[in-house]
Amino acid sequence: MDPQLREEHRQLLEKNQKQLLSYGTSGFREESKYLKFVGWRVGIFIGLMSKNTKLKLGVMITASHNKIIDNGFKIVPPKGGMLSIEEEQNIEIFYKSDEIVKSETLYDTGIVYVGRDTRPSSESLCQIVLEGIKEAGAIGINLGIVTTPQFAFLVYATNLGLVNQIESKQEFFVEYFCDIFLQLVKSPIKGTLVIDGAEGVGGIWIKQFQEKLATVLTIKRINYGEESHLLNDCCGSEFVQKEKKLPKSFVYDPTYRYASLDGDADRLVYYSLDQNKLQIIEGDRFAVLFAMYIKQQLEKQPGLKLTIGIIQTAYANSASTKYITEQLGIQAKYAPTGVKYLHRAAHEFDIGIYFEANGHGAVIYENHVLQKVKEFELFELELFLRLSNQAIGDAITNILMTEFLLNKLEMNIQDWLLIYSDYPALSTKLYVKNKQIIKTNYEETSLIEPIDLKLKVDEIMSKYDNTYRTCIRPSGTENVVRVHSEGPEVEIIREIDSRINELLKSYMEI
Ligand SMILES: CC(=O)N[C@H]1[C@@H](OP(=O)(O)O)O[C@H](CO)[C@@H](O)[C@@H]1O
Repeated sequence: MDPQLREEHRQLLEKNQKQLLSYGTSGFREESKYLKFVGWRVGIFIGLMSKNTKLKLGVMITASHNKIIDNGFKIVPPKGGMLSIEEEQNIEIFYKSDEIVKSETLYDTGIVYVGRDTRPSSESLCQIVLEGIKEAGAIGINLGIVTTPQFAFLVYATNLGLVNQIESKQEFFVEYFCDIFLQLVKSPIKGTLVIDGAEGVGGIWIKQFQEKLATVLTIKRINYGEESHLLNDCCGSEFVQKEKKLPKSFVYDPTYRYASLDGDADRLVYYSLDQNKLQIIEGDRFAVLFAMYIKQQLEKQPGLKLTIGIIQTAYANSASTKYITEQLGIQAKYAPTGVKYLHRAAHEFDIGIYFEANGHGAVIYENHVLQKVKEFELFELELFLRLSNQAIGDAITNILMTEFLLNKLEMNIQDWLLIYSDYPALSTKLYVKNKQIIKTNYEETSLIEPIDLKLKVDEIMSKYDNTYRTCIRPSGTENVVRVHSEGPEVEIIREIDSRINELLKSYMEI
């Protein structure tokens, strides 16, 4: 199978003038027709990895917020989180190389779980990955249709021994987090939470949370996957956050709170409609809300010394960073786009809170934290921390943490929006053929190459004072260059955005 698939892949790439794929922002991601061979190699690689470590690993098949024709592979290590940089490089080298399956591995067998989203291509790609795993002599176990964070949590939980035979216990994820939520929230939360499921897998799994939490939280589902061919189409968090529009099936009611998930339920935004104005709660505000509460709880026990840090990206609104550092007195750090970078950076703190502006994030903590928090009798904080999916940023568990906090702090969405005021910002994207020529600094806040393009960008920006900023970077998930501009005046930001886009159009191959 390998030589035949490899040749097919080579010809397909050649015909469409594409290069070999790389393990990007969140794994391999491309139009699904390019992914058969990649899936096969990923299966073999992960199969071998599990046979060399005796740990259970995972491959999630999803392209999250991307178009329905795209798909991808996200590798889930034994404890959730991300592969190391070295492992990422190795998997990329393995996919590109002619290396055949090595028969000698440290152990005779290994186990790899495979999960998938609702895309039409996901099922056949799942079969290909399973065949690759078998080729490596490992056991592939199909977990079926699950959200990415649910999948990562199940892999993590089974490696920790919290649950066995996860192939028939996908709902362990629901039970585990509902149980904690019901310990935290004893009486009904006012109002109704409307959850837009992006017509994807999150919308399907939310049903179980809706049923299990019915006594304390009223959930209404919209775009919950009945029209799966419309995945991410005019709905979901990416649509709401990037297009700044309400999702389809939106119905206004002043007593409702609104939340949108993305296609594989790892991102979350909340929003409100106030006098016909859509106001969006992006990732930065979740970080602020969670940090405020954690800090407030820790202050009850001055003897308890734990470090807290917040990790953001160049897309974070500068007003949030200012609030975090100046008002909350918490350290804020920038990492490159992609939760793999944020998740790693968050481990530098005892409690690390990371969020991308698009609503992908988590509160993660080191092993000793729960024990310490218990010793100091901060039982509510302990439950709150346990509510955060430790395997990966999770839209559904982040909803539970948010609902608990808004209720406890007696805050509504307007109160949350009033904590600080965002600077106006604008994000656009330009489809290009050669995004790789763009290089930025590590934090992705400034362009480094091509030098002549950088000089032209600097020239444009020199016309504005330094309260304005723009960042230009190649996407890791789409064939686009992203432009993000921020500053005090909306009109000026639009002007900056259009000038930068014009410049890029004249410079790049479109
Ligand atoms: C600006 C933006 O939202 N970028 C997203 C997007 O990455 P890009 O590399 O920008 O395409 O998809 C990633 C995976 O979901 C997500 O981690 C990231 O935040």
